Amino acid sequence: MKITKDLYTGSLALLTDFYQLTMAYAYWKAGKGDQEAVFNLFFRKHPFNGGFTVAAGLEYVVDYCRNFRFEKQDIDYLAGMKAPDGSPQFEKGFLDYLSEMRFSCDIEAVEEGTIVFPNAPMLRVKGPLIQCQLLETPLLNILNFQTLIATKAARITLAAKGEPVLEFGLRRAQGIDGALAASRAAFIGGCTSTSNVMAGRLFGIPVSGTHAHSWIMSFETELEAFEAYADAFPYQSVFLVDTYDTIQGVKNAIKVGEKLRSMGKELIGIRIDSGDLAYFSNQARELLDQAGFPNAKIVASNDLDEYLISSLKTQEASINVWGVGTKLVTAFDQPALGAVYKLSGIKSPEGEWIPKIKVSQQSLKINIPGVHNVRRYFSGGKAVADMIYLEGQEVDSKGTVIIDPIDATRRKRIMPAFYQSEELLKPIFEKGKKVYKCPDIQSIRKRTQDQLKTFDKTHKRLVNPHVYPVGLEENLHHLRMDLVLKAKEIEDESN
Ligand SMILES: Nc1ncnc2c1ncn2[C@@H]1O[C@H](COP(=O)(O)OP(=O)(O)OP(=O)(O)O)[C@@H](O)[C@H]1O
Ligand SMILES: O=P(O)(O)OC[C@H]1O[C@H](OP(=O)(O)OP(=O)(O)O)[C@H](O)[C@@H]1O
Ligand SMILES: O=C(O)c1cccnc1
Ligand SMILES: [Mg+2]
Repeated sequence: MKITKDLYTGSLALLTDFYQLTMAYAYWKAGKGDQEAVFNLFFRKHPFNGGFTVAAGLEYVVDYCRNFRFEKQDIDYLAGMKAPDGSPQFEKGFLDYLSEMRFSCDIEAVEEGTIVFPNAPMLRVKGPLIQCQLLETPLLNILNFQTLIATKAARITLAAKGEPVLEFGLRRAQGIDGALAASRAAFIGGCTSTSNVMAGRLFGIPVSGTHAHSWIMSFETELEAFEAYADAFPYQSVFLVDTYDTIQGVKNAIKVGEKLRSMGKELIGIRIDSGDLAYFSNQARELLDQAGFPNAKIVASNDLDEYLISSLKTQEASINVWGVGTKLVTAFDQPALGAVYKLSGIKSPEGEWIPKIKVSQQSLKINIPGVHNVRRYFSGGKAVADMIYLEGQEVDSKGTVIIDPIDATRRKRIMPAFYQSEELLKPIFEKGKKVYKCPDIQSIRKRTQDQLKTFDKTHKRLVNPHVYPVGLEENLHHLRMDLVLKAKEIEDESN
């Protein structure tokens, strides 16, 4: 197989779990394949013990759904699958159904760069049961990862307090596709640029970088190496100063900086990649300032994450630019978001939505039934609460109460007259037709920044953040409780 050619071209319809296909087949056999269903995609806990999550990956979802069809090579593969008795796994009629299937669902979703919270749907799929079911795995695959990395990047860039964060992760990312998706999500979360040139070309992310120790080591002396680099890049000279002796490295950078200045050019900065970054950055700052280079930037890298960046800030390190790789693109301290995709309603033959509930031993895992949306309320430009409500349910001027989906004693009164509001789920596809224009990546990144500003800083702190209120609108809460009690009664009767 030619990885670069075969893996990313052609249909991605088989990028799903086998059980989605077996269920699809069984739905088809049971004559339920085209029955309408509604599924919601949501997560139950913020990643990194944080207080917020940044949604990312929708553009991939849009692309996936637009191209969601079974091509001849997919059907041929499925036709060759055998059941344990040697007979074909799937009947020809089902394979014909798949090859004629055209994406026809409604999709509503939060836009990329939206700040999202546990239990509230990030995306909703309404459509034929078979299509909804087959989409579960790819949608989770896409949104879980990009949302996780965008959130990590937002945490890291918040810790850097507005200073540039350069994403350096490609070499240690989770494979080729993981690296590309991570670079995209990291930029959405707030990184300034990527070192991944292919991500630059594919997504329009700014590309930047310095140079490695190998460059220095290939010369007789460090000074020669800096001079040769300045010669090649007179306007972009950032010298890595720690190959031999960091202090001497800074002095050599200053020498070349003076030479550049005599030619009317400026030293852009230095990079430190080892040792005590607080100590060496402060020493370097002093030397650079004394030598007349107060504007030369100090870039730091080496196993950085949001905690180390915060610590270096507290230590008053003189670092202006942060290079972050491994811990960002691998989401080092939490490798998966854990979003799920759950059925919450099915349409009866009479065209009525029947809300569905899965009763779990853990109340945390009881889903939210029905066809619902999320409304964010604002007061004075600040987000105050998110309300999950049944679509079509009006909230009149008397207001309503929102009730925490896990702990019903936690409630908040909503008085719409005093608040502004926004519906978070936006139409993306209607009956399979795209009705949403994906913004360019710069606008998505800006959206993240703007959205973060609407949340109080107590929700954004890295450790033990204050919990933002998200609740079920009263009527939805009661519907859910009734369904749970009914399901339990049935369970008790049958025991
Ligand atoms: N002032 C500081 N406070 C807290 N952590 C720091 C500070 N300076 C550096 N670190 C971190 O300490 C670790 C030091 O890494 P390590 O022990 O591998 O040494 P190194 O300096 O990278 O060595 P090498 O010369 O082999 O590259 C890194 O994770 C780095 O980010
Ligand atoms: O530490 P990270 O957050 O992953 O950031 C990327 C790291 O990758 C490079 O080191 P590497 O050891 O690969 O090569 P170099 O130091 O020789 O450039 C770079 O110097 C950083 O230390
Ligand atoms: O450009 C850099 O300095 C860079 C790129 C990738 C990894 N580490 C550093
Ligand atoms: Mg290193």
